[in-house]
Amino acid sequence: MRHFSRLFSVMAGPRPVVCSGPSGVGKSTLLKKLMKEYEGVFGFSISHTTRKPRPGEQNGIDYHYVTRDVMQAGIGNGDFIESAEFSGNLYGTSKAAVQEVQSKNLICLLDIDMQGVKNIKKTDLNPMFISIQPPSMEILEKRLRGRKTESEESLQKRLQTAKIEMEFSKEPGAFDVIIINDNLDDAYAKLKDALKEEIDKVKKVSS
Ligand SMILES: Nc1nc2c(ncn2[C@@H]2O[C@H](COP(=O)(O)OP(=O)(O)O)[C@@H](O)[C@H]2O)c(=O)[nH]1
Ligand SMILES: Nc1ncnc2c1ncn2[C@@H]1O[C@H](COP(=O)(O)OP(=O)(O)O)[C@@H](O)[C@H]1O
Repeated sequence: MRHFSRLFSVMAGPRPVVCSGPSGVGKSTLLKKLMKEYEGVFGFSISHTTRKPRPGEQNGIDYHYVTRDVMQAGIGNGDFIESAEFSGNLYGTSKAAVQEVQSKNLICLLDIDMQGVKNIKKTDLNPMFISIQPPSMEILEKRLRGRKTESEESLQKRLQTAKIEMEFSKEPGAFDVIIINDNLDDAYAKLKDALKEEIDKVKKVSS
């Protein structure tokens, strides 16, 4: 059975890519750049969350914004591949979110936290795991403050979690690739390099 489901996930399309790293490190910035440059190659797995949308974020594009009741019912129904509580809110990847991307033969990009990484490893999704890390805690804090999206309480919570996430990324085998997002252009070049083979494969199939 396991063999068949792995075969199915291979047949379902190109290998997905999980991007993880502390809040404020620049995951969204890097992934948005990638999707803009490679339209028709990547598709974003739109997670569900109980957190409120930030100014500029759109329902159904950045996240599916739902209540805790709705999210818990979905989890209970088995609609999610993984879900986790992060900084006081629920987040989760629905099966439908990944299927939507894979059905178009796109490389599915997942932006998930450390708990999500651990749980996805228990599934047969078999993605490439990329960790995005900040040059230092000081710079991470500066970026999070600069984004102006968090209250002081939320910011402190995220920084606490960041320390744990940064320790996890050092565990051998936790990630396939670790990219330090110091200079944005350099980090982006490294990300593209890590994904080059997969990008070429998708381009070949669609050309
Ligand atoms: N496990 C899991 N984590 C998620 C999911 N979607 C987003 N996250 C993570 O939740 C954390 C908070 O995300 P968000 O509230 O958008 O804040 P940001 O990371 O500061 O932009 C980040 O670490 C995301 O990677 C998901 O579906 N599952
Ligand atoms: N290499 C970088 N240098 C300076 N600022 C950056 C860099 N990468 C991202 N940022 C900024 O840091 C903030 C956090 O980035 P964001 O993409 O929202 O992080 P995440 O999605 O990991 O929480 C944003 O204001 C973004 O513009």
